[in-house]
Amino acid sequence: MTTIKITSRLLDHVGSALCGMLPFEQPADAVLSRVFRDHRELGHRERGFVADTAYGVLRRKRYLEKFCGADRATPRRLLLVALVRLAHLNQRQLAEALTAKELDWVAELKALPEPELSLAEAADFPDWLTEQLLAEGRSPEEVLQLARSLNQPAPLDLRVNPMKTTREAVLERFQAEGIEARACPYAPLGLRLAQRPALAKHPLFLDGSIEVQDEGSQLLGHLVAPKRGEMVVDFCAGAGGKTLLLGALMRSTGRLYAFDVSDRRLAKLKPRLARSGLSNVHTAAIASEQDQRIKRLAGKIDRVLVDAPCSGLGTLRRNPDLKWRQTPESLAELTAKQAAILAAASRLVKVGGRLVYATCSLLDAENEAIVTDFLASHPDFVRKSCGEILASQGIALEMGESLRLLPHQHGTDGFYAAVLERQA
Ligand SMILES: C[S@@+](CC[C@H](N)C(=O)[O-])C[C@H]1O[C@@H](n2cnc3c(N)ncnc32)[C@H](O)[C@@H]1O
Repeated sequence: MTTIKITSRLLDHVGSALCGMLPFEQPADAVLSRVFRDHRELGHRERGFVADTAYGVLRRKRYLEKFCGADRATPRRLLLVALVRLAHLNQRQLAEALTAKELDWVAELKALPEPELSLAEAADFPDWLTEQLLAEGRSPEEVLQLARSLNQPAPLDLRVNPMKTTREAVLERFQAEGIEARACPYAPLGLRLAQRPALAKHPLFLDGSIEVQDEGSQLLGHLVAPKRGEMVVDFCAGAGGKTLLLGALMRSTGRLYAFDVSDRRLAKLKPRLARSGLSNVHTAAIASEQDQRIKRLAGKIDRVLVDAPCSGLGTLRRNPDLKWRQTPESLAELTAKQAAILAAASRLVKVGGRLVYATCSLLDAENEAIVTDFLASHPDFVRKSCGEILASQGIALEMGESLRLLPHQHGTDGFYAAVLERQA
């Protein structure tokens, strides 16, 4: 955590963020946006502290609960434990922010030994998720390694828009402005920043030269690898992170359909498209994967990306609340949806065309199992090697048939992708 002066007002803001987040009824980032909207007086560093501290509690909730006592894990108590046991703040640093009684508890907390933890508690995962990962063949050590990497904050990755500028030009400009950045190790258009500067009003952001996008997400676009003049479908386009990359790789030629069932998400793509300089994108809200519009395009599309709705467990560095919001029931619903969307999207692909199935999940149930089942019932599709497709674009990433990105190995969010080609 930061060296910012801890005041009671600042802790109250973290407390109200946690009160909104901990029932897990709404996404944590939506709660945080509301707190910031209601308190426009908060500066960039203060916002950073509130966000980091509240997310820190979500990341390590099970560990922190161990210090609170049964049924006494209130947002305020979890926060205090986090300040003492995770941020290692002492009574003097907290003196102005806490009551006398709380300061006494701080002294007690400091003195407590490390608690005994089960595997799920040490991983700070719910029990069902730990069991699922073990059942899918991961060892307890792997589960812990995965958990540790997912329980860290993510760096800020950007993607340069090749329609507007080059990575070198952006790096040079950032250097001149004192923004520390370097090229991402794999993604040819990616930049990784050392800090989290406020970029929303930066001229390069406003003129569409840069977008925020995790390096892993960028690599999925390079698996689709659309060419100039092609017909391409981004089946689950959402707010269009990948649409923008695909459109740029097509140099704004051909036709790129951005479908989604969520009007609200597609609406977020509109201003991004306006900034991007792309004119080949056609957005359409579809009623479901069986929409009539999709049927009309059957067999006509060169490349289809299915960036499927998923548990999002690969993005826990950015969305730590997801591990507490998902359940075995929501997983079962998602896998049924994923299979249905992949089957429907596959009908669009023309002979010789490419279908990319991707998720930001770490669970085999949402990844390999979906692809294996699909291939069993669609003998006209064959797998293509992700490693080879990336290598052919000069992206040196040791990968086999499927793409499996993991934070502790690749420094990206967790992603999975399989590339399928229609043979007949
Ligand atoms: C992983 S997100 C997509 C993120 C997006 N591709 C990006 O890069 O920003 C999955 C999307 O699938 C959409 N979705 C859910 N069910 C769908 C369906 N039946 N057909 C198409 N899209 C669907 C969700 O609304 C959500 O926006």
